[in-house]
Amino acid sequence: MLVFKFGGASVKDAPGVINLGNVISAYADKKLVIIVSAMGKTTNALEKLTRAYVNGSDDMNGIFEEIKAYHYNIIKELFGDNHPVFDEVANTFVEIDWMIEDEPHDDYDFIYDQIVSIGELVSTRIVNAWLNHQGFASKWLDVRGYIHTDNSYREGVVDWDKTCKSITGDIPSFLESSIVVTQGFLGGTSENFTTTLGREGSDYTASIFASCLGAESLTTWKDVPGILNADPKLFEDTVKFDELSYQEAIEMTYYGASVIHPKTLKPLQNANIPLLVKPFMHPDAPGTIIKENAAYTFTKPVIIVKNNQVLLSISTTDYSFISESHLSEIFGTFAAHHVKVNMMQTSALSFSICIDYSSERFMPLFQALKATFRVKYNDELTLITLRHYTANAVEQITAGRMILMRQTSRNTVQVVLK
Ligand SMILES: Nc1ncnc2c1ncn2[C@@H]1O[C@H](COP(=O)(O)OP(=O)(O)O)[C@@H](O)[C@H]1O
Ligand SMILES: N[C@@H](CC(=O)OP(=O)(O)O)C(=O)O
Repeated sequence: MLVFKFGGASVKDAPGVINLGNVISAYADKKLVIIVSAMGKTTNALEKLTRAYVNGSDDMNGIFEEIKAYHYNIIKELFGDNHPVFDEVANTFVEIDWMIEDEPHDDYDFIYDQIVSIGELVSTRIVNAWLNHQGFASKWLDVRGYIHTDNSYREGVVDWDKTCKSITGDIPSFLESSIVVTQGFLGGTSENFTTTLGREGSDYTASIFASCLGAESLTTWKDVPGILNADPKLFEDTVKFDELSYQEAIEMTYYGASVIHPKTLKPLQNANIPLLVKPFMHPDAPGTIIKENAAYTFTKPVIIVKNNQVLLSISTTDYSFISESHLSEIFGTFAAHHVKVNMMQTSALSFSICIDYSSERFMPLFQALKATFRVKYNDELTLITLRHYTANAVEQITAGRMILMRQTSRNTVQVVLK
């Protein structure tokens, strides 16, 4: 039994969906669970729609119409006119119509999940219909009845016992007669509300399914040849890793290598299930295999770039030392605002923390900290992490830029740059 994950880039248009069908046709003798993300940049568009709805913006209907037209055009290109999937997708979009007719609920994260989740619900309808149209027996599954989470909207915490029980209860029998197609990124609460697992969380969904089902392997089909030493969109002359250990890959994703969601690897490592990262345009290429005891010599440093960073400098109002109780209060405030710390450093009189900028989360966090502390910040910064670094590589990457914070350990250098 294999689990495949197809991300937004792989199904961004009709040729992408056709290619997905071609990729899986080589695995006709296998039992397959296929996890699919929203098409192309739909999640970003749905985020924009959510903001427009909550802010009462005039462009709300225009944004929604564009999202619908994008999907209807793909359906038309795949199936022509009058295929039943058109109604399935239209009925799914109606859930947004109902929501935006009413005044916004006061929990932004709740609204976000109910709207943004529609991206995966419609993409999987289209992919499932295409696979059936191509003669595969394919079953569409609503993942919200299988991935059970608490009600932490936008970062649902998975109840693993309940989730594995649901998955192992139903899926093996479905796989006897069909491929299973379901949504990445989504979960459901015990009150049947929709949650999401955090941006780019479809890799994590695939890992949950693979782990609960004891899959032979999980393959994530990407628009890159495999895992490279750096993002090829930012660096030339990248090298591909043929193999990586779970540990190295976990470190890379922890520091922000966006090619794999950070929560993906641990469940796979625990169950000793290899993760293959392969190019969806060249399905026969070997890609990268992540497994225990992988052999690789790092001839070039691994470079991880995180843009849009904010560096906060926090000090006490009376300029006394930063004590443990101050730190406890600071971390409590970060946790309450669901903001993750990327890098931090203490000195006698101030505490510096580097975080991702988020338009919804930053200002409320800043105001909450300001209630007790003196707080300054610098934004539009870049956090660069080099693993297996050389002095030369650090010099090259920081040349001509101001270093606002730096940390060095035996294997890793991190710098916050302006
Ligand atoms: N070290 C890396 N190796 C390969 N790709 C990387 C790396 N770091 C960042 N990326 C980026 O990750 C992207 C693929 O991940 P992602 O967009 O999440 O895929 P998908 O949404 O299709 O699952 C690539 O297009 C590439 O720009
Ligand atoms: N569609 C969601 C979940 C996801 O994982 O997408 P992708 O696989 O395209 O990164 C997002 O964009 O966050």
